[in-house]
Amino acid sequence: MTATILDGNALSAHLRTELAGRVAALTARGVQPCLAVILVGEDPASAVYVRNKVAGCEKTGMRSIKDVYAPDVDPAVVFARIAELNADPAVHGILVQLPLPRHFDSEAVLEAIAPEKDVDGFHAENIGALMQGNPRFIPCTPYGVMKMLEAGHVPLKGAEAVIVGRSNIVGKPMAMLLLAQSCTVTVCHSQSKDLAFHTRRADILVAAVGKAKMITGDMIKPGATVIDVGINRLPDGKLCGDVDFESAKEVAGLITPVPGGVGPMTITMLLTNTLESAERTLK
Ligand SMILES: NC(=O)C1=CN([C@@H]2O[C@H](COP(=O)(O)OP(=O)(O)OC[C@H]3O[C@@H](n4cnc5c(N)ncnc54)[C@H](OP(=O)(O)O)[C@@H]3O)[C@@H](O)[C@H]2O)C=CC1
Ligand SMILES: Nc1nc(=O)c2c([nH]1)NC[C@@H]1CN(c3ccc(C(=O)N[C@@H](CCC(=O)O)C(=O)O)cc3)C=[N+]21
Ligand SMILES: [Mg+2]
Repeated sequence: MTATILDGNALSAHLRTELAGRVAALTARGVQPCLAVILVGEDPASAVYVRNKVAGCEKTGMRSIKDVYAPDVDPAVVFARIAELNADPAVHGILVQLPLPRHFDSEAVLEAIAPEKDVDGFHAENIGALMQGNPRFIPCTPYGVMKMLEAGHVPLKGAEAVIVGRSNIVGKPMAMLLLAQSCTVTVCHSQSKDLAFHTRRADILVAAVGKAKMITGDMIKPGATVIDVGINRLPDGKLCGDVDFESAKEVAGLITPVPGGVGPMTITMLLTNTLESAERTLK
C-alpha cells in the first residue's frame, strides 16, 4: 500500500478559480483587491516566492505592487513606505518578505503594518485574536494546511497531532489551528527528547523544520496523514521537503509532496486573505 497524495497544486487551482470569481464581482463594484509585497535584498529563494505571489495576483485578477530594496537599505525608508501603504485606501494587503537583513528589527517591521492589512497574520494583534479563537487573518501556511486536511477528509476531533517546529510563522499558529479543531496537539523542537517517540504517535504529523528528509518512514504511524511544510534545496538544485518522501509514502495514509504541496497552498491562502481584506472595506 502506498499513500494517497494530497495535491496542493490541484487544490490551489480549484480554490483560485473560486477566488477569481469573487475578485471579478468585487472589482465590478469598484474595489479591485490589491496586495503590496516588500522585498529587501536579493535572496534567490525569496525572489522566487515573491514572483509566485505576484503571478498569483495577476492570474486571479488582483492588483499587486512589488517594491524591491537593496540589502543595505536604511530601515527608515522601508518604515516610511509601510506607512504610505497603510494610508493608501487602494491597498488591501501588505506583506514584508522574511527573512529581513540582520540590521532590521523584524518584529518592529511586522508591528508597523496596519493590522487590518496584515494578510500574513503576523502582527501581534492578529496573533492574539487567533489565540482567542477570533481570527482576523489566519497565517497563510497553517491556513493552507488546514484546507488540505479538509480536502483530504482527515478526521480532526480527538486526533493526535504532532508538529515538528515551533516558529512564529508556521509551528505555533499551526498548533493553535489544530487545537481549535479539537486535536490533541504536541509541539516538538530542537530540544525535544526522542523525536521519533512523538512522531510515531501522530495521526497527523506536520513537519516544519527546514532539514531535508529528516522524517523517515520508520518515524511514521501506519496510515497517518503526513504534511510536509519544509522547503529545502539539495546540492543538485532540486527542492525537497523535511520528509523522506520515498520511505514515508510506504507507511503514511495521506501525504503532501514537495514541491506541489503546502507551498502553492500558502500563496492561495495569501490571495484569499487579500480578497477578504478588500471585501471587508465594503462592509
Ligand atoms: N511551504 C511553505 O509555504 C513554507 C515553507 N517553509 C519552510 O518550512 C521550514 C520551516 O520554516 P520555519 O518555521 O520558518 O523555520 P524556523 O527555522 O523558524 O524553525 C524551525 C523549527 O524547527 C525546529 N528544529 C530544528 N531542528 C530540529 C530537530 N533536529 N528536531 C526537531 N525540531 C527541530 C526548531 O527548533 P528550535 O525552536 O528549538 O530552534 C524550530 O522550532 C523551512 O524549510 C521553510 O523553508 C516556511 C514557511 C512557508
Ligand atoms: N512574510 C512572509 N510570508 C510568507 O508567507 C513567507 C515569507 N515571508 N518568507 C518565506 C516563507 C516561505 N514561503 C513559501 C511560499 C511559497 C512557496 C512555493 O510556492 N513553493 C513551491 C515551489 C517554489 C519553487 O520552485 O522554489 C512548491 O512548494 O511547490 C514556498 C515557500 C512563504 N514564506
Ligand atoms: Mg523562520
